[in-house]
Amino acid sequence: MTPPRLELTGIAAGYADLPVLQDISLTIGPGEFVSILGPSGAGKSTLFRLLTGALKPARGEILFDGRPLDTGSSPFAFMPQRDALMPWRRIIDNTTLGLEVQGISRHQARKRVEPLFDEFGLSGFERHYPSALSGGMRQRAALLRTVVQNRPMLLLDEPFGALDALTRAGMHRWLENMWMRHQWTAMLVTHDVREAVHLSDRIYVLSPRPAAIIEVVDIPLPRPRVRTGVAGAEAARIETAILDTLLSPYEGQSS
Ligand SMILES: Nc1ncnc2c1ncn2[C@@H]1O[C@H](COP(=O)(O)OP(=O)(O)OP(=O)(O)O)[C@@H](O)[C@H]1O
Repeated sequence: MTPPRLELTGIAAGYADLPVLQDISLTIGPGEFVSILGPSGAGKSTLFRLLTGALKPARGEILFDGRPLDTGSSPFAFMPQRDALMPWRRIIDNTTLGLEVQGISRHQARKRVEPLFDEFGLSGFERHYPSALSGGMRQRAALLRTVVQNRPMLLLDEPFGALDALTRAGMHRWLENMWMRHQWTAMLVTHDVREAVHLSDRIYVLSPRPAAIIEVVDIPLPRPRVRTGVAGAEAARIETAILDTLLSPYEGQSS
C-alpha cells in the first residue's frame, strides 16, 4: 500500500515554556489539498516551522512517503504569508529565486519560469518590478516562484490573508483550477473558513493554543467548487458547522 505523502503522529511542540501544539496527528495523501484551520495564534505557522526544520518537535513523529522527514533535503516548497518579493528584482528574477538558491543559473532558471507566465496571469509583466503589480498578481508571482521548484509538496501559509475579499475569492477559484490541472499535494494553513472549504479535500480544525485537532472535516463537494445550487448550499452548511466548532471554545465569554 502506498504510504501517505505526509503523516504526523502525536506531535507536540512549543517555544521555551510556551506549549503551542499538543498531540497533532494528520495525514495528507498524494495529490490531496488539505487545510489546517484555526484561530489566530493557535500555532499554524509553528506547524510549518516543524516541517521546514526551523523547530524540532518535543514529541511525536513526522513521516514523508513513509520515512522520517529529512529537513536537510526538504521535500517542501514553501509559500509564506507575505509574498516576500524582493522590490529590487524584476518579477521574472523574483520567480527564479528558489531555483537560484538550489544552484541553478539565472539563465537556466529564466528558461524554466518563462513558459509559465501566461498560466499564472503574469504575461507582459516579466520585466516589471513588484511595486507595479496588484496584490493578486504579486501572490501569483510568489506561487509561481514556489511551484517552479518542483518539490513533492506545497506548503501555503495564509497566502491570501492580505488580499481584499473580492481578490481573495478570485484567487481561490484560480488556485483550485491550477491545483486540479497540476495535481499538487498541498497543505494550506488559514483562519478563513470559506477559503478552506473552497479549496480542501479535508480540513483539520485546531482549537486555540495549546492547539489540538478538534475536528476533521471531509469536503465531498464536486469540483470546481461553486457558490450556487445544491453544492453551494452544502458548502454554506459546512462553513456554518465549522464556524460553530471554531467558536465553541469562546462560548459564554463576553465579546
Ligand atoms: N519564535 C517564537 N518564540 C516564541 N514564541 C513564539 C515564536 N513564534 C511564535 N510564537 C508564539 O507561538 C504561538 C503560536 O504562533 P503561530 O505563529 O504559530 O500562530 P498562528 O496560528 O500561525 O497565528 P496567526 O494566525 O496569527 O499567524 C503564539 O502565541 C506566538 O506568540
